[in-house]
Amino acid sequence: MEIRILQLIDGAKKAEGLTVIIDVFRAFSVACYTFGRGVKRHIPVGEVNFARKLKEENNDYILVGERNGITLPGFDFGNSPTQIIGADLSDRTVVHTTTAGTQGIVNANRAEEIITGSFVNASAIIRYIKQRNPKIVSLVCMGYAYEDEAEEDVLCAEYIKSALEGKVLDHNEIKERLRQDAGKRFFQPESQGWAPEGDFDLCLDFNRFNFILRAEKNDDGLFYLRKIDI
Ligand SMILES: O=C(O)[C@H](CS(=O)(=O)O)OP(=O)(O)O
Repeated sequence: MEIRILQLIDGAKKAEGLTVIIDVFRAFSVACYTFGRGVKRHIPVGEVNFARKLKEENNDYILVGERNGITLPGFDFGNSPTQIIGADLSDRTVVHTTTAGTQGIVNANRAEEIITGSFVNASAIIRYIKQRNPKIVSLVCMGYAYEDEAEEDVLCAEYIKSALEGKVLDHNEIKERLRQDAGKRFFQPESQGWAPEGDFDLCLDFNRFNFILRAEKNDDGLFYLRKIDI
């Protein structure tokens, strides 16, 4: 098995084989939490206007998303697990658009198969990759604002790669490292409305979920995330 670590949108476009689009803070942690809250369908989209159009056509859809971290006007929820964990999403359809994470899914055109990547379901991802045993695994780190590499996504890629190679990295070490650096933004008073402190712990609740999320393109041209218990 050849394991490649790629970066940002360019990396998503180059990804081949079984492709894991990683966004720890916060898109694909949030996606797992929506399934934890009973969502029926989760549609990741690139464009904000397109998300709004889907809502116009389907009044019962729930809009989740942000740009540059900040909740979009008119959206039901921000890209925040703290907000999602208190929501009842039973049998609802969520449309999710984010600055970095969801862009990776819609740009991974060369991937054989796309799954999402985060620490909250990392063990399930590792088990799934082992089961599938593909020739190529692409681990794509979507980064900060999809312009700069993000420490949390790189650590998640290294965590998955190391585990596939037989070595489990220490959860507490990763968490403390992120608390001192990339995760500091969740502890700033001015960002509590859209990136609250609770998001840090919820995004770093290792292996809380025993499923992977597979992005499958439907006949209508949209991607849907399908939950597969592993
Ligand atoms: O909502 C987030 O935390 C980020 C904002 S940004 O990309 O870092 O500007 O979005 P995401 O797409 O989840 O990385």
